[in-house]
Amino acid sequence: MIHVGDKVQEINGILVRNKDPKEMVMILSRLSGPVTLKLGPTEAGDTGMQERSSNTRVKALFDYNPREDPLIPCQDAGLQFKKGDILHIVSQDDPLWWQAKKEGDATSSAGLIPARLLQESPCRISPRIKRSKKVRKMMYQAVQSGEFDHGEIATYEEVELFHPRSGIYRPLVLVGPPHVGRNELKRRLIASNPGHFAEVVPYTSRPKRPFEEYGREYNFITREEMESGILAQRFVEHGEYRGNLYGIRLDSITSIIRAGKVCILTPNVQAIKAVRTAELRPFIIYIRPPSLERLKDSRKNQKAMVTLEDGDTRSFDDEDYESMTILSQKLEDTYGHLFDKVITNNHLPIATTELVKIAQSVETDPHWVPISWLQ
Ligand SMILES: Nc1ncnc2c1ncn2[C@@H]1O[C@H](COP(=O)(O)OP(=O)(O)OP(=O)(O)O)[C@@H](O)[C@H]1O
Repeated sequence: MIHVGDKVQEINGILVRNKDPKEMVMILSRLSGPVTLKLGPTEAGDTGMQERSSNTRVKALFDYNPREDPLIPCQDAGLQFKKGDILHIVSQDDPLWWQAKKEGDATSSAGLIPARLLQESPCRISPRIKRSKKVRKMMYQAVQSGEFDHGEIATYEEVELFHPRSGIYRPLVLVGPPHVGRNELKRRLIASNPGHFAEVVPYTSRPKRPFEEYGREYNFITREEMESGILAQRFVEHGEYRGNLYGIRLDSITSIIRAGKVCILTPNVQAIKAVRTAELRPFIIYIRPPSLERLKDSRKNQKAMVTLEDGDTRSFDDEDYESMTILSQKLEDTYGHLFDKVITNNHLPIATTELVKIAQSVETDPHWVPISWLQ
């Protein structure tokens, strides 16, 4: 927060506001030990700070602890944050170190955070590159000449507050490891207000079974129709199981939105990128399994069943619980920055209440969304 033109007001508590710089140097030269300077902006009336601050807000897509960052020029001046935190960027004057505050935390003072370019630099990506002064100098030069490829590395996402409008509802997307309970929670949410929430009917090339109805369990179409739809990118998600294709079509989602209902989706986590668009503006909720012990107990008590792709069911086994736990950690590491909320699905009624509350809040409260969705 120091800027060219700021004036020294105090040195170790001694008022020096209107003193000649030479006198200040004299005072400084007489001091030993730590020196604390109190600075103020040049303009009277303290408006300088306001004028300098920017309105940029970003969502952090990684965890950052200045105490573990050997590159930061001053660890005490760093701002610690977690993946998903919204940061108010106060200054981007320095190409490598931005100044930011935590959004919504009035007590948080501005601190240094690595700028996007620094975070995407080879020093960060490859820990083997020695973090020497020479490397830092090279980085500065590369940053200034724009040499870094900063395409795919998750650093910060610029966000803006989205104010919901009545009648146009954001789809709720429940993701998580297979069998964690996304469909169970979806069913319970829809049952809480059946006229308001709706689910999409998937498409399949599998032949209809006698007890099934067209457009109820699935929309049954031919394999050729499905393949041409996939090629034309009409599906946000598709996959093959036992020789049959299954998938969710984009127009199934948009028609629910146009009908003024809240669309609830439970796609594979890999489909997040296909649904996280300005057109759909989804709200993504990650369903996390509880601890391995609680997972086993709760599912055994409930006599839980694994549902297979084609609708058949089977019992859970120990491998299901273990792979769910391991996969959940991997999914959070890979996609965690895209989740708007996380629900731990331990006790079903509690998880359902939490989901109902989140659904209400998405309809009524402003939430941060990528700025590109609002432009
Ligand atoms: N919190 C819970 N406690 C006990 N049982 C649960 C809980 N949540 C879900 N279940 C049960 O676990 C089983 C699997 O749940 P569900 O089919 O909803 O999972 P899913 O995430 O939709 O899985 P899939 O990847 O197969 O679509 C169901 O029998 C469901 O009733």
